[in-house]
Amino acid sequence: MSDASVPGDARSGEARSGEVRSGEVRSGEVRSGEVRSGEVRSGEVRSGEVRSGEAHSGEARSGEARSGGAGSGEARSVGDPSAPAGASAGPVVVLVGPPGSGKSTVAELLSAKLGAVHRDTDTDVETGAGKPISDIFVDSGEPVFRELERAAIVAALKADGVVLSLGGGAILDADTRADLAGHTVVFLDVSIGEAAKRVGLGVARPLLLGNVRTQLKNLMDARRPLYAEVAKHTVTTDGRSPEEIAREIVEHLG
Ligand SMILES: Nc1ncnc2c1ncn2[C@@H]1O[C@H](COP(=O)(O)OP(=O)(O)OP(=O)(O)O)[C@@H](O)[C@H]1O
Ligand SMILES: O=C(O)C1=C[C@@H](O)[C@@H](O)[C@H](O)C1
Ligand SMILES: [Mg+2]
Repeated sequence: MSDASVPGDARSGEARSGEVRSGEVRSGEVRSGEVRSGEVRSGEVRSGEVRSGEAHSGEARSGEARSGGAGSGEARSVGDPSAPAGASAGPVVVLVGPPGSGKSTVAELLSAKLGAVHRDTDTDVETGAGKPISDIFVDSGEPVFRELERAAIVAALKADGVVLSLGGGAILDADTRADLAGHTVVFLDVSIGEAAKRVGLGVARPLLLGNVRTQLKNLMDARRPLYAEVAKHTVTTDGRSPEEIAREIVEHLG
């Protein structure tokens, strides 16, 4: 698995994203890859519960378990029984798919069915940054968001026994795709028309701003092979309720 401190490269002055360079300050918040609000530094999830690359799998500390949030990685009643004692099996299942495919919604239902904690990397990033993803995009740009997302994924993949939903673009990162190879990944597939209906105007999803259908089409054309590459199972979601979808995933998990 990759070292979660990698995003710190952006502070070396090389600004790998090409957007944030050492010495530049953007909108008063970003200097050389850092979000300067005092809340989060690029590559670190600073909710005070789980820091980048430091998910304490299997450790339960009072008051830290929060559905969908950083720190919710404690083992629950599920996990890989064949794993050696003390070993982390990571998430029970990881959901990937385009925006509007229902990853977060289905993961929440699924976690209830499995008696597991639901963890969502978009939520972890927002908790760490102390602001919505749409604000991170506006204030700091997509490359900074992707670094925060990558760090959140590295941490979440170490969390034992959780049901993990990823952001729609998580699979764009080659290291993330490689890390997912060892996990049970389910691709929630959705048509463009159905996804467009579900996300509405997409105000909370910065990449869908403008013509939502066109953005979704471009995004799905580019990403479909990547979702398929990491997935062990593909589940169609059009015309099906989140409950039906969650049930099918339980069957896949055997
Ligand atoms: N199977 C479904 N049928 C109808 N509506 C659904 C279904 N699944 C989810 N929705 C609705 O679609 C919207 C988007 O769902 P959700 O936020 O779970 O998607 P997501 O895949 O997590 O998106 P993102 O990638 O942006 O995080 C929500 O309003 C949700 O209630
Ligand atoms: O599809 C995407 O690239 C995104 C989807 C959301 O889940 C968020 O992770 C963010 O808005 C980016
Ligand atoms: Mg989601």
